[in-house]
Amino acid sequence: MKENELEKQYSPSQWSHRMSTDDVIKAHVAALKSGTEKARAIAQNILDVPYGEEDEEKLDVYMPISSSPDVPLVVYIHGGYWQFLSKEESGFMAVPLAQKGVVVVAVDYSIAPKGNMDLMVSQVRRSLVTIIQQYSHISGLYLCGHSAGAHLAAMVLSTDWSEYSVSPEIKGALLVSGIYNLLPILSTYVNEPLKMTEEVALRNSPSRFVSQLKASTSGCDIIVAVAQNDSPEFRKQSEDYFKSLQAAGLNVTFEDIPYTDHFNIIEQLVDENYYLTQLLLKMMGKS
Ligand SMILES: N[C@@H](CC(=O)c1ccccc1NC=O)C(=O)O
Repeated sequence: MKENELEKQYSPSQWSHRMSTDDVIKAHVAALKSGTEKARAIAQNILDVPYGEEDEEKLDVYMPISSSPDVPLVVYIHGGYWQFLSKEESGFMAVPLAQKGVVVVAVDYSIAPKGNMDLMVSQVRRSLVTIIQQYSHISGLYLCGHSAGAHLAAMVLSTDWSEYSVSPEIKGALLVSGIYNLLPILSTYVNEPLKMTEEVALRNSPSRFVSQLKASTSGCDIIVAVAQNDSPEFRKQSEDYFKSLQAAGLNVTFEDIPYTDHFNIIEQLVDENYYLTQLLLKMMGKS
């Protein structure tokens, strides 16, 4: 593919059918931010819980409003090309989930240029260790990630936990519009702040760790979701990853979400009636 075509394929904002490039990003940040503010107003929350020493090694916990003996916990890993957004815009899915008796944890990590790919992957892995140590009474641990966050979630699923003090049992994962092979972005603008070498991209590509994922999380339900109006290259990333998980015999489904683009495919998780919210609730036995 020509250089400029590849740049376009990896520019999600150029593929929205709803708004201009600038407007769709502005609207995205505004939607995530207002959803997070709403979640903070309705759910009891514990903000800035540290999981490490770095400033960004913190997470926000949104507690359920309704109490029940069966309390699943979902960890949300935000997107933004490993260089935008933070946990301050990442609590929105607690709006419907807190009502349904689910704990939502929004994880922060050190985005580029401060952080690099190896650090971000290590951070999200360590955040899970802290979460299961502090919330050992939960009924099930689930992961959800969007875009770059779906990449990080897939890297968490592919962790060799023998190098850690505990081994989290992840029951399910919702991977939304992710990137699972980092090689194609090496030559694009996305890599400017990341400064990945080929070696770094290889060791952080979930597409190369499917057998590790199978060894670590064989019983996990995985949903690979992609937007109808994601770019062809983004759609191919999800299709290829889904196919290799399926070929490895994993419990995986593919969801092509109609009438969505790279941004509103995740924004709508603020709504209880949205298809992906319902799928996530069903996965957690809460629908
Ligand atoms: N250059 C990217 C920017 C981008 O992906 C983005 C920017 C701000 C917040 C989130 C983003 N992406 C996905 O979560 C684009 O074309 O959309």
